[in-house]
Amino acid sequence: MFSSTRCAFLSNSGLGGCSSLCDAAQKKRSTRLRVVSMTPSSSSSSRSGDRNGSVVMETPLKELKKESTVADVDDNAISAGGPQDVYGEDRATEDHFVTPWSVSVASGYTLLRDPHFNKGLAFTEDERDAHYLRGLLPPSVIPQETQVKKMIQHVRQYQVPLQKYMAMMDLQERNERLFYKLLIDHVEELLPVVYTPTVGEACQKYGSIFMHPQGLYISLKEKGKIREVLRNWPEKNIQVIVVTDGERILGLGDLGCQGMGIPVGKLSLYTALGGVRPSACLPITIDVGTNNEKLLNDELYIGLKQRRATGQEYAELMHEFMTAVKQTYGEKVLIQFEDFANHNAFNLLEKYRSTHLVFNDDIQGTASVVLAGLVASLKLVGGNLADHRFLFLGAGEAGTGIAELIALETSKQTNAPLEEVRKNIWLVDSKGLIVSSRKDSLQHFKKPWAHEHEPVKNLLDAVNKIKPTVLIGTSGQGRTFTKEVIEAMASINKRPIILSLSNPTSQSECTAEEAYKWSQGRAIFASGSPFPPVEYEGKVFVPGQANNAYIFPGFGLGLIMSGTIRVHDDLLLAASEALAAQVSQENFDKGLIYPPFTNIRKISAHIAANVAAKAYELGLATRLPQPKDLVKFAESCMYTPAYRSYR
Ligand SMILES: O=C([O-])CC(=O)C(=O)O
Ligand SMILES: [Mg+2]
Repeated sequence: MFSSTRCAFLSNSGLGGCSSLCDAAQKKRSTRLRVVSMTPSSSSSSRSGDRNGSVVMETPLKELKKESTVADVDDNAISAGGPQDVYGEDRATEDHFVTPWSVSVASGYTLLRDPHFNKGLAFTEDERDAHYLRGLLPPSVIPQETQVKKMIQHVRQYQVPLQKYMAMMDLQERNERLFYKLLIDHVEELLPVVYTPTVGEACQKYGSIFMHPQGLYISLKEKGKIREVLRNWPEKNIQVIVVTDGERILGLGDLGCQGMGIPVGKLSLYTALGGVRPSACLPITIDVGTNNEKLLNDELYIGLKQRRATGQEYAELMHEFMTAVKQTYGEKVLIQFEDFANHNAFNLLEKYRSTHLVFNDDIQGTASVVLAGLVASLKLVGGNLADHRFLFLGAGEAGTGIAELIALETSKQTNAPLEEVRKNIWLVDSKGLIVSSRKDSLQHFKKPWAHEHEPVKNLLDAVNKIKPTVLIGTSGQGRTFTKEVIEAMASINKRPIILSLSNPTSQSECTAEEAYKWSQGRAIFASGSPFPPVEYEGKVFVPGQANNAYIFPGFGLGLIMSGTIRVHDDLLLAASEALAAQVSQENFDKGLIYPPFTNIRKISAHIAANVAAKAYELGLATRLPQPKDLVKFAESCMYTPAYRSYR
């Protein structure tokens, strides 16, 4: 066995203002970062492999003597003082860091093909000399800003959203920093491309557009070997995992293994909107089969061609996964459950919330973002939460999750028992209004909402009977807020609040235009997927986007930067409060109950700070001492995609 060490020479920090606490952490980290094991690593199992598209090199020893090099250390050094240091401090055993293959330096041709380090034409003259790039690039040196201009034109030339999506994925695979710079600089324009709604279509067609494998696939074939699979992932300091089993992708149903687009998309938002460094993010799809007949009969389907495993077989695989994650990455890695079907989503959250740092975005993230919008909307409609009556269409993860968080906040505000305040919240499912006479046949998560009332068969009747001030769609069923339903809301309320949350756009309960038109311009409207502004009777209405993308990136950052070990409901309330506080008078004047995404990094820093502050207050945060200014600290932790200089 032999090894050698190389240094990463990075001069562009792009970050400043770290506290002394960070400096200490930085010193500790930099020692570790300077070491890059060359080859072979711990055992005879050393091999060549594919590392995010670039072949791991078997570098000859004499090559290693060269002084200048770009080593495989990602962003760690530049964001020293950030969350990764928190993570690095409490690693349980060094065993976590043994990789089964050799890690090598990148230079020349390989450097251009490594998305983590590639800068394309932005490599300077000196860098071209030092890193064997002469002749491999045309002579022009073009700065990152100009590359961004070129790329946005490139993406704009495509008319079809899926083509824009593919152009963005292609860029991510080629030049990661340019991808994030582009996404951050044009966030409003590109969010619908890399995320809802286009990501839904991408998942549906994943088999045919699939070019580079992204993320980690864990199928039933890997049962008993999940720790080994995790070790195959090239990055070791993982801080956030987004995992799906693909059974309920957005409102599109069971897309099996092709659901991978969702963890990939969510994690690119963790980086772009929340500043978590890309190498700390791990997208995972658990493949236990699919019940989607179309996919089972599709020769291009990329997943296991069998029907879904359920019961004990499913539970055992998930348990092995949850255990392996904790063993491999320690207990402060955040596991975000995404787009599981109702039956598994609630059970998994319940089972692991006291042993792991877990968060279900569809239940908790959506709840937090909607609560923020409702709190903000009170400025427009007046009253407190307790003065309002809520009616939901859809009683799954999102519906019951939102309902519970509204009840929790109302109960805190009024000191009334939870059971009492729940009575102001009503849910309609596919069988009609949820009422006490249906209690015996209801799934457990619906039971708290079975209030005393005569049976009501449909939404329109429920609106007329319950007379809600707020109507929330979480049904996954498009166009279910009909003209009659919205007109009924408008006849009951001066300013009806209508939230059409199902994704993607095709599943939205109504469009923005319908909401404004059918309420004669009086609705306060927001939707899960974005809608363009609407002109109605000479006035322009700008709909808000009530999407969990406002919450999870900042929420996750807050947990990571404070070393929080469990998610408590009060942390979700803290996130809502911070988001609602970011809505400005100017936004309200336009009828908006969410701030625009253009300021999302600032918003995320405030959410992270409020979440961390609450975690410290509850004794859940382990990073001590608590930083004095948590907003500044959050900002200092954020990844910036500016190119680094290589010496
Ligand atoms: O992905 C989104 O846009 C929101 C979400 O979590 C879902 O609809 O499942
Ligand atoms: Mg989701």
